[in-house]
Amino acid sequence: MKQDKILIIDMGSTKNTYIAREIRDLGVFTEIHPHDMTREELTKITNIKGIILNGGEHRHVDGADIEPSEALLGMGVPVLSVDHDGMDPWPESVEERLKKMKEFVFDVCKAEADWNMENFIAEQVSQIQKQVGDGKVLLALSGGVDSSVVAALLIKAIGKQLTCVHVNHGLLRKDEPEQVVHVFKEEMGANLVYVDAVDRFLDKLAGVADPEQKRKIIGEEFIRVFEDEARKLEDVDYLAQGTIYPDIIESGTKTVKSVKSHHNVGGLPEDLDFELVEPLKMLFKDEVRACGLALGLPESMVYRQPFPGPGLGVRCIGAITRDRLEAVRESDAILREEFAKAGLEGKVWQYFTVVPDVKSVGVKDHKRSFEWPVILRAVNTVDAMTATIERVPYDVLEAITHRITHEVKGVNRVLYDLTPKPVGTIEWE
Ligand SMILES: Nc1ncnc2c1ncn2[C@@H]1O[C@H](COP(=O)(O)OP(=O)(O)OP(=O)(O)O)[C@@H](O)[C@H]1O
Repeated sequence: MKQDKILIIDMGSTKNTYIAREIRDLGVFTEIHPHDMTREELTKITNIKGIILNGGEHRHVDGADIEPSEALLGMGVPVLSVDHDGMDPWPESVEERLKKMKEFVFDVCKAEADWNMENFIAEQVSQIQKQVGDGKVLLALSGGVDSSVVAALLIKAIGKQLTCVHVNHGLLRKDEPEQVVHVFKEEMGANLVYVDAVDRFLDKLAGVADPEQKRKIIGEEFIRVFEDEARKLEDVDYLAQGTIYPDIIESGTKTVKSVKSHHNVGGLPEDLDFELVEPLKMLFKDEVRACGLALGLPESMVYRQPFPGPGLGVRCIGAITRDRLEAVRESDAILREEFAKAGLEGKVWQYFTVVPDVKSVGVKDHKRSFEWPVILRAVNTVDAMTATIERVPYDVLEAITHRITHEVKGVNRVLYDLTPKPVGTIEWE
């Protein structure tokens, strides 16, 4: 399919992704590239309809003045030069900016508004089929947004040629492994290998209190489990990954070329040398979600809040024990249920519970109790660099406290963490 494109050339701006998003919202596909693109790189991109030179103040990158490459200027397509604070200032008001952009994209470049999810999915299905042929593809499916959308897309494209491996390491949220099995195996008919690795992980983690060490063990053990499963399957040539556009671009520097240093399932031994299939690598996160919905994934999966790689393991502070981990999982489920009831789901960016390894005295069933506290955390952020605290209504906090202290084993106290980032980080470990 012919897909018209506008190239955004990073001339030291911090607003590359911003402009890219705005143009994609007009229905025209955009890609962000560095200022020194070569002729060879340009010939690989088809249907370039126009170029936006997106400059920052004085067009500096890493302390040096920069100019767009001759290859870019010699393309013979319309060029729009914008500076956010400099010579050709970009209009401050959204309406003016959109008007200017629309004129350039549609009147000057004559680009067609053919960027939508339906076309994207059709295009990717055909590209995946072309890349893979009748080969076999392996995917580590966490149940998170990115790998779930990759799975759905690959199932549509190649069906049973895809094998998904879902690892239950015991650190997932309540009902998550069941949802993955239900959606992908039962509803979508996928080839899904469900690995119960709970004992393997929790045994390795027993007695380990240092947060860095915990993360390391979880990461390494995941690779080993995945490797074991990969070796059991025969003739797998391809590894699918949920790489998305923000993983690839780094706005504001000349390094837009650099691909993220870690492969999602990096650390696999060299003899397991797969060719990568990365169908989402040109999508922004909200486009990934739209793609997931268009492919029929449930909203609860597509809009799920961010969840750390090491899962609940970093919310069970210090050395993980099975009973305290259950207290994290059960209290987290209650918090999510009550937030959904109060209309806070989808409004608050991230919310979860933490159970530290301390106990305090309480009274339960007319008897002295000596049990853990559950700490609630609910934060909002735009970029995860800073975060503010959600002002959760008191009656919601009280309802959550009542349920957690009555329903979760081993807990006699509930606290609300009021610390913004900075000074605190979002997660506790
Ligand atoms: N429990 C798991 N089972 C199978 N694969 C997993 C599991 N946890 C992580 N992965 C794989 O590792 C990748 C990176 O995990 P990470 O936790 O960093 O999530 P992510 O980059 O947000 O992606 P996703 O949205 O798919 O979870 C996932 O995309 C998935 O392929």
